[in-house]
Parts: sequence; structure tokens; C-alpha cells
Amino acid sequence: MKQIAIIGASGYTGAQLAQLVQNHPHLELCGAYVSQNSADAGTALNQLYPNYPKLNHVLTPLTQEALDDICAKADIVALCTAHEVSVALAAQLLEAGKAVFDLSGGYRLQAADYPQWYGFEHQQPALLQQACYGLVDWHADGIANAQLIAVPGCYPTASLLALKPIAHLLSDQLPVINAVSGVSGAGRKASMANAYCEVSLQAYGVLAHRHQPEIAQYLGQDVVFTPHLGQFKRGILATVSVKLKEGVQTSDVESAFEIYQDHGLISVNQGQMPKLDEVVNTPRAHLGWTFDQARGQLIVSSAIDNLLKGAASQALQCINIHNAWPTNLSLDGGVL
Ligand SMILES: NC(=O)C1=CN([C@@H]2O[C@H](COP(=O)(O)OP(=O)(O)OC[C@H]3O[C@@H](n4cnc5c(N)ncnc54)[C@H](OP(=O)(O)O)[C@@H]3O)[C@@H](O)[C@H]2O)C=CC1
Ligand SMILES: CC(=O)N[C@@H](CCC(=O)OP(=O)(O)O)C(=O)O
Repeated sequence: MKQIAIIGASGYTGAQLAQLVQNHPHLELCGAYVSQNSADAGTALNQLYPNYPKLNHVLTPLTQEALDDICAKADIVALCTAHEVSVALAAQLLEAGKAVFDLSGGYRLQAADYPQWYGFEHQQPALLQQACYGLVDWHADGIANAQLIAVPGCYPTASLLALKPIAHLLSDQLPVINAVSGVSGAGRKASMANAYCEVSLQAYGVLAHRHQPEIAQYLGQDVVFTPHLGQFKRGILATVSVKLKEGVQTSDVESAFEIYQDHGLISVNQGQMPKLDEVVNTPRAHLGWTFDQARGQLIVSSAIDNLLKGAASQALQCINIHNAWPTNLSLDGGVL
């Protein structure tokens, strides 16, 4: 058994990951942590989340003593914390020899990008060079070998799964991504923007969202990205419009998406667009595409659960790969 500690365990991604760990044959949750002054310290996870009744772990404040305890006990640490918190914690945990899986955006971009897109100077530029981007369906070799895995953002996961197979077929027109997320994407803490009576269906972060440079960096070309907040709890639907190079045939697009044929948790359908209900509460990604060959216009729609393939189940796939276990171990049984 490998011991895993989860920091930020009371949040939506942390609790979801704790629940996945509970069902994993080779992982044991050795600690569930919150901030030093958290209102939830001392509460059991299953009191906060009665839908996970077996999670009787008590939330522990992350004091220096608790950090020392993690360093003594854990093999693996998952950071389900805000970006700047993750940047600092990852450095200390790597120093102690832990394998670190960071669900925040703290280790996904270049150091020079952080002031503009995240509003802070990155304090660990050398570690950024060592981090592997944990897009499991594309970076398995890097994930196996790195000690620091930057688990991708939810919108970038949905968008990159749609775009990477066809990257070599794109014309010089920018891909346009329109994506809608459920409100859990914003995390558990209350805010006016996420209050029940305030949420409708609205674009936000227009031409200014930090996931635009993330998608562009790992696609290898610029994109136009517009996120929307929708009036539902979970799931992301990203619909991508691209113009392909002259002469590209429907069969070229078919061949490109065959890359996922052995990936188990990814389905690709020509002419049938996915809907969120197919993937919510599952670790799956469903893609659908339609190509107008005469105009070179391709539409790809990509659906995931933001807390699973967009966060916790992709993190678990990274942990599986890193430990040389089957990528989808304990995830391929269907609805979670
Ligand atoms: N929600 C989503 O769909 C996705 C989120 N992410 C990223 O994952 C990370 C977590 O997101 P999410 O679960 O939604 O966030 P939440 O706001 O739901 O949870 C954050 C967690 O971090 C804890 N925390 C806050 N400050 C500290 C600290 N200084 N030390 C230790 N623990 C702390 C919080 O508890 P407390 O405040 O009580 O201490 C809580 O447990 C974020 O970086 C987010 O951007 C990535 C992909 C998808
Ligand atoms: C609906 C909503 O607010 N979604 C979040 C994205 C959550 C996510 O993917 O988190 P990372 O910051 O780790 O990339 C947002 O737009 O900020």
C-alpha cells in the first residue's frame, strides 16, 4: 500500500479525490488537511459530504507539525489548494522526497506568465522546469518519470482532448473554443458570483481567462477561448470550431481521432455530439465531431466532469501511471 495525504481535502476536488482513493486497491489515505484556521478543522469528511459515508477521516489543520507528519508518513501528496498555496507547499514536499500531484494552476505555465495570468510572481521557477503537465492521454511518459505533476485545469482538459489529435490538420485560422462549466468549477467557498440566485448562463473571463495560455502552451498554437458559467453543478462542455487545411478529407479526421481507440475512458463519435449527462459523475471524456469537407470546417464537442476528468480522476490516473499501475485502475467500473 502507498500512503497518500490530501491537502485541501474539504474542497470539491479534494473530497472527490479522497473518495476515489477510498476505492483504490493500492492507496491508503494517511491524512486529510485544511488550512491552519479552517472552520472545518476537526470535522470528519463524511460529515461535510454524507454522500461519501466511508470517509471518516478527520480534517487536520496544516500546522508545521502536521507537515512534518506528512513528510514522515506519506509517499504521495495531492495538493487540492489555491495556486499560490500549492506553489509553496510543493517546494517543501519535493524537498522531503515526496511525489507531488498539484491540482492547481501553480505549475502549469512558464514563470514569466504568472504575473499577467495569475497575478503573482512565481517563487519556484526552477521547479516549474521539472514539472510534468499531467494530461494523461498525451504525456504518460513524462508523468511516469516526474516527481511533480501539474494536473491540468478542467477547461484545458476538455479543450486539449478535442484539439490535440487534429493539431497537424489545422489551417492558420485560430481555433475558437466556447465552453460551459457547472458552478462546482469555482470551488466550495461562497461568493456572490456563484450564489444560487445570481448564476444564470453567462460568459466570463472574456479574452482574459488563465486557461487560454494553458491551452495554447500545450496545443502549441494560440486559440480563442471563452468560458461560460452555467446553472448546473457539475460538468464541462467545450465546443471547438476549427478551419482545417485545404484538401483535408473526412478520412483524415477519422484517422486522427483513432489515437484514443485504446484509451478506455474516452469515446469519440462522428456526427453525434456528447451531452453532459453521459459523463457527469464518471471519469470519462466523450467527444463528438462533424466535418464539412467542402468548407474545411470542423466542429468538435468535448464533455467531461470538471471534478473528475477535469481534476480528481485525472489526478488519480497520473498517480496510477507514476506508480506503474494500469492508467485506469479503479476508475473503469463506470459511474463513481
Ligand atoms: N473545482 C474544479 O472544478 C477544479 C479545481 N481545480 C483547482 O484545484 C484546486 C482546488 O479546487 P477546489 O477543490 O475547487 O477548491 P475549494 O475551494 O473547494 O477547496 C480548497 C481547499 O483548500 C483548503 N485550503 C485553503 N487554504 C489552505 C491552506 N493555506 N493550506 C491548506 N489547505 C487550504 C480549503 O479548506 P479551508 O479553506 O477550510 O482551509 C479547501 O479544503 C484549485 O487550485 C482549483 O483552481 C482544478 C480543476 C478543476
Ligand atoms: C466555473 C469556474 O469558475 N471555473 C474555474 C476553473 C476551475 C479550474 O479548472 O481550475 P484551475 O484554476 O486549477 O485551472 C475558473 O474559471 O476559474
